[in-house]
Amino acid sequence: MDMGKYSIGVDYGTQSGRAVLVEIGTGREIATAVKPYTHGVMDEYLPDGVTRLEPDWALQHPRDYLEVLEETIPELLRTSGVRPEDVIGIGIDFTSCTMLPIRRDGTPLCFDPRFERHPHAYVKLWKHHAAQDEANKLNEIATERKEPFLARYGGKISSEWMIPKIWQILDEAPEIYDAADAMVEATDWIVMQLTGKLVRSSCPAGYKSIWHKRTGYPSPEFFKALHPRLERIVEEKLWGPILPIGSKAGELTEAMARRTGLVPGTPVAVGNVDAHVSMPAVGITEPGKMLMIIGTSTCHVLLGTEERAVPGMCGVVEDGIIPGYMGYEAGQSCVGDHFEWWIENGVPPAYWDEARREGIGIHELLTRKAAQYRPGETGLLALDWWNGNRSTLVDADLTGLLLGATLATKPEEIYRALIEATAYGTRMIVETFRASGVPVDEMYACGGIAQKNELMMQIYADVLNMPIFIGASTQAPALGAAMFGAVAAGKARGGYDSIEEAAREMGSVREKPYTPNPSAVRVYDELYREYARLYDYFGRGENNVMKVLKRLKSAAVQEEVKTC
Ligand SMILES: Nc1ncnc2c1ncn2[C@@H]1O[C@H](COP(=O)(O)OP(=O)(O)O)[C@@H](O)[C@H]1O
Ligand SMILES: O=C(CO)[C@H](O)[C@H](O)COP(=O)(O)O
Repeated sequence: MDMGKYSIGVDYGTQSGRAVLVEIGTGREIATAVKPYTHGVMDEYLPDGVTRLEPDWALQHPRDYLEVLEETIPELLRTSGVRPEDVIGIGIDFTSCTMLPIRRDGTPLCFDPRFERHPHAYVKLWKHHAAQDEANKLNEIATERKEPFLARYGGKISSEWMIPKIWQILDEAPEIYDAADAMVEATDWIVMQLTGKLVRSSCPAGYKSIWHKRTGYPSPEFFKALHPRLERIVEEKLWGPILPIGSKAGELTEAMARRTGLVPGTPVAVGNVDAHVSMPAVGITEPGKMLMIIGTSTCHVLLGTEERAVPGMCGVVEDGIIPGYMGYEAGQSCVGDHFEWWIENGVPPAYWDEARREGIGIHELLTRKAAQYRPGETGLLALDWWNGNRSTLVDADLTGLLLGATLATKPEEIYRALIEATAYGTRMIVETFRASGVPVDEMYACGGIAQKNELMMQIYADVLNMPIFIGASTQAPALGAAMFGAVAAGKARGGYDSIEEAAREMGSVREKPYTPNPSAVRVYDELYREYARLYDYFGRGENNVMKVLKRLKSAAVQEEVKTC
């Protein structure tokens, strides 16, 4: 191995972009840079501050993504002192399905002054849930037509994904649909900015756009049954070559080299998705090992040898994670967001003052207080659906529930109950995979929270009754992206010829896992049974009260938007 060569990975999360410069051969992270998005997540107003967004919208500004490249990459080079010519490859990963309408040359429609006040011209972030009506109709039609693809997506297509999002644009803003020459995943858009050409990645195409390696997209007849104007959606809006992950998308253009400080011609990997790209970063390249990528939300990824239908999974895609295997994905739509909601809306000023006095963050304070309780001691049980349910019910209209609160309930008890709820949600996913014949033998975790919150990881070990291994890197997705950058460069340039080779040398986990505590396991078993009962009652029942509440809320907000 030629030492002294490096690769850069850029991980586009929900709130910020994070870049790492990694040493090939060891995976050592030489430098890290973070750029919070200037516009953050736009869920109430457009950047003009007056154009109001309806409930369940979540947009982003594509200019923020370019700022990430322009600020973090020069910072990596500056702080590390690494010479640009020693950076042999770049890889990108993104949250997904995060998508945008663009012109043929890649210009986002929201850059056009005619559309800058048009919400549908912006990036729809993965957690934009306002296409639920379209997702519901799509699922009904696909079920009626017995579309074979449904089984690969756990029986339902999520409102978070590409086709419902495109259909929402067509339904609500046909002028934007018409003006768009293409609809692209943000990961493919950034790669297009770097290389100057549109190459779609097989990973988001497979998981989020209903594309299959052997059979391609669903038929024009299916799309026509959704809406006559969608019949030619593939040729009109989803065109472009689809390349497998692990291949090279192209090379850095002169213009982007100037903006980043790198060398023109540096190989750029086909774009990836934040969850999937993390697997090799913790060294997993074989079946049976489920990885949780815990952040704003949680994604669960797992390799298998056969294509099995798992109810409510996000998807199974051949070669979707590691070439040669079936890659399974499931997820929870809010995890970190769940805790953040509570911190921002429920934690009283005295707690914030205490955290300041102690010189620690509010998460740390609540975690420290919550750790004083035994399993079951709070008397609380929650459903983790504050941002809908992604797996196994696949329903963005479901909402949160907290049971057992009294006048004596403290903020840290609720914080603990929310953590426990996310652990039960994960157990539901694990049990569903097992019941469907997909083995889950070992559990791994990575992402910011897995690194920071020991109480949470211990609760997960106790609820799942399995050891939890933690990825060694604090930036697993960015490390994974950098590894794919090294594979795009290839052995001849000092990189690797396969992601397995890269994973062997550059991926790793911490030495000590969190191990289950038998007395906690017993209590959590009982609590989980109650969670599962609530899950069925509120998640699967007819005339669901959560749906009634949602309908009344939407009607009231729409009335208000109209009168604004
Ligand atoms: N110590 C902590 N314990 C639990 N959650 C935390 C902690 N610190 C931050 N969070 C939550 O983590 C989320 C951010 O996760 P992170 O992995 O940094 O980002 P992203 O989702 O953008 O990849 C936020 O929702 C925040 O509320
Ligand atoms: O669905 C996804 C991957 O398939 C999203 O990218 C993910 O849920 C959002 O990631 P994060 O919570 O880390 O911002």
